Amino acid sequence: MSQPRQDTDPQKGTAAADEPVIRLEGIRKTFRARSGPATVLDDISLSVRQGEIFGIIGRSGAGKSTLVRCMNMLERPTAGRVVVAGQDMTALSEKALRGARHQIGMVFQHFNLLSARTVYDNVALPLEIAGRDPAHIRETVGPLLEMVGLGDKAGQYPAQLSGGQKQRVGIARALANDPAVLLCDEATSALDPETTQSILALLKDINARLGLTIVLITHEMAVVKEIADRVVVLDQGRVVEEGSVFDVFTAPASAVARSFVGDLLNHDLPAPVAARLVEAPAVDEDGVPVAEGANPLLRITFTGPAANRPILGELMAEGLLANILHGSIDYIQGKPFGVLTVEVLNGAAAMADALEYLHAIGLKGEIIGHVTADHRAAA
Ligand SMILES: Nc1ncnc2c1ncn2[C@@H]1O[C@H](COP(=O)(O)OP(=O)(O)OP(=O)(O)O)[C@@H](O)[C@H]1O
Repeated sequence: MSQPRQDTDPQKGTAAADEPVIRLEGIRKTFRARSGPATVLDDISLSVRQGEIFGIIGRSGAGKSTLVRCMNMLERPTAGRVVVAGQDMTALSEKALRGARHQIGMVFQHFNLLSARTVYDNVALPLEIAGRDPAHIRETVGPLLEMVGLGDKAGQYPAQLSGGQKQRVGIARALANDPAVLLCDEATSALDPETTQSILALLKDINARLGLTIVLITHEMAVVKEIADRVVVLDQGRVVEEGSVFDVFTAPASAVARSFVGDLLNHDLPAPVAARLVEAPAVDEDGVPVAEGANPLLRITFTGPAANRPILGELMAEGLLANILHGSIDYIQGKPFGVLTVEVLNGAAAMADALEYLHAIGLKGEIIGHVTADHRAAA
């Protein structure tokens, strides 16, 4: 397959360097249902940039599959424009669309391989359909199979392969016509966690090596977190949130995004700590309890440049006496994001100083509740 893309194919659009690979403008899709028209996609606009891995996440029924089918025009939007590699797909005839779809490689959840064809012949199929000559097919299929790690499986049949190997064939097949973008529709949803990791690593490697733009449609935030650069959150046919994966993870703005993130980063208090929670005692103007026998729980959220500081040591040096109750740290797009929950043992003034210190260095500190001072009493 070719490496840096040259748009010499007359079927290909002539996208400017800064033109998004996919641009959706005001996409609406309405189906006629028995109960009346049902709007499944409602005014969706988004841009997928050249070379990025772009995640589209939503719960079941949010409209993801319909959106993918609109991207490759297997489903015609009721309104709006779909522009792929500079070409307005919505303006093309069915015949012209068949050629234009070579710009879009598709990877499916259930692989969709032909069982009577060998691995080699499955990957060759789109090239045969595109009318490529046998020499071109030979020169393309071999290196693609090498790239996906199946160089030794060319003569095998799908039934002889594991799920992960089948998906590697699906990926090689999707790349055969040298597309401008790879659309992966729940590409790892039928795979076990370990195989999912290896397929995601392959996609990331292809993205890095070929600069190929990838769109991932998924209901799994872990997939987005693992390899995507940006993400949109889809709910009931609308985009409810869009941003860098780091921003959406660390500061989700919508309820849907919060629930996805919550599923993944479990910052809930462990049960033994939760059992010590008491009704909020009276607090002063700094939010510090004035009641005897209850200590505040301070939650520190680490993001941004200050996330790498030895913060607990610094707070201790400032006079805080704290007992660590729970903590977790994760890395998203290579950047740390952590949450630490401590019980403050030495009273109001120390607590207020700690909050002020955190604020001054740009870290979030908040009192999230109060616990009985003596946990043996609560046991
Ligand atoms: N051809 C159709 N006719 C009528 N309604 C449809 C059609 N295709 C999809 N829908 C409806 O559109 C909504 C979105 O479906 P879609 O399959 O796009 O969601 P999804 O996010 O991909 O869900 P899942 O992850 O479960 O596949 C659903 O309520 C579905 O019933």
